[in-house]
Amino acid sequence: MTAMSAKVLEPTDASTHLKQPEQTRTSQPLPSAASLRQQLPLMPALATQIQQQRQQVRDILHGKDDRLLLVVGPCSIHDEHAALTYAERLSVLAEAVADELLLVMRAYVEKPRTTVGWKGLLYDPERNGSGDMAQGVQRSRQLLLELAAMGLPVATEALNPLAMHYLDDLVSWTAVGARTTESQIHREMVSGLPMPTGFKNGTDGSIQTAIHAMQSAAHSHHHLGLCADGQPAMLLSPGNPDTHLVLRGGRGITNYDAASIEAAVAALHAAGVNPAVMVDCSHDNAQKQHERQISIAEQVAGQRHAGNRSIRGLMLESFLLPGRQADSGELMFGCSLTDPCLGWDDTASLIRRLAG
Ligand SMILES: O=C[C@H](O)[C@H](O)COP(=O)(O)O
Ligand SMILES: C=C(OP(=O)(O)O)C(=O)O
Repeated sequence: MTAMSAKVLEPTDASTHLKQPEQTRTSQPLPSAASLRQQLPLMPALATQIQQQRQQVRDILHGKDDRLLLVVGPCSIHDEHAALTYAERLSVLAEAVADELLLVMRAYVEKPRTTVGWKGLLYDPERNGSGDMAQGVQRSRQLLLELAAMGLPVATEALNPLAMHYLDDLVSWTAVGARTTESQIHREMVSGLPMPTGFKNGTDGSIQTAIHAMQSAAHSHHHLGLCADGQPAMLLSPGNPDTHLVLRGGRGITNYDAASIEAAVAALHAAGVNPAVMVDCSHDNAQKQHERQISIAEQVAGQRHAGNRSIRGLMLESFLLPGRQADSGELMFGCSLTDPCLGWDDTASLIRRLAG
């Protein structure tokens, strides 16, 4: 031990440290998943619809349905009215292109942050730092129910396993994000989720991280969790056979070009997991320039037409208005507060071209 590090352990320094006022964590009980589901129930007809939509997603991912899966919608939801307005437009378009594309709406109520920032409707619905999560889980579930009632399959990011207890009956496809793909807790969660799930490559661009996640999530796991009534429980998951890779770029390097996708597909084959790939046209692939999503989507669709049928899906970040806005003053209706999005007109014409 050096003289300098020994000094840190001297009693006077330690007692000084102990004199600092201690910060205590506070807690506020939330409704259990069971009670929220009772308050906002999923009716049997909608449950059947969601099961059918999940099956359509599975069929695409396993090559039994030749359509392209398109996960499209806002980076984050901050205003239910804007989300529902977007959904009305998307559901009309979804019907028009249904022979070629299966549209699933991004309705992300949880946002992973690189450091700190607004974490989404579920965590802070009023965006004032109050973190009113009782309201957040209620509004999130209400919104996903309304979207399902419009006939749209819904996508979200499964960020906090506890949050998924409130929502997972309403979701047709989910993502584990680049910041959490390596987490054992998320892999355990996915092994028990009832819907197909995409694992993003890591923020460093590593696809191996996502492949390991697929292998882990395919297995059954004993893990810590909660019963629907909120009681801590040992859960036993069945394993999820419906996972796939999402290529989103990493560390400023893109991975949607033909060589990157071929390398990813070869790695999936080598690992013995489903060689289905979705390309996220946003995030590090678009390098925060939302318009780039258009040419990326067109280029990847071109690779598919040229014969790469392992490309089964695309993801677009899109809202009513293009770009993003700061969360201050009067907000523009339908403009992202997080990552920049394509506007509706560009989104609709891109989707029609992809279907053409
Ligand atoms: O998808 C949205 C963002 O890319 C992700 O939440 C990280 O955002 P941040 O880097 O602004 O925190
Ligand atoms: C946060 C997201 O993506 P990623 O995990 O790829 O950064 C997202 O899709 O909203």
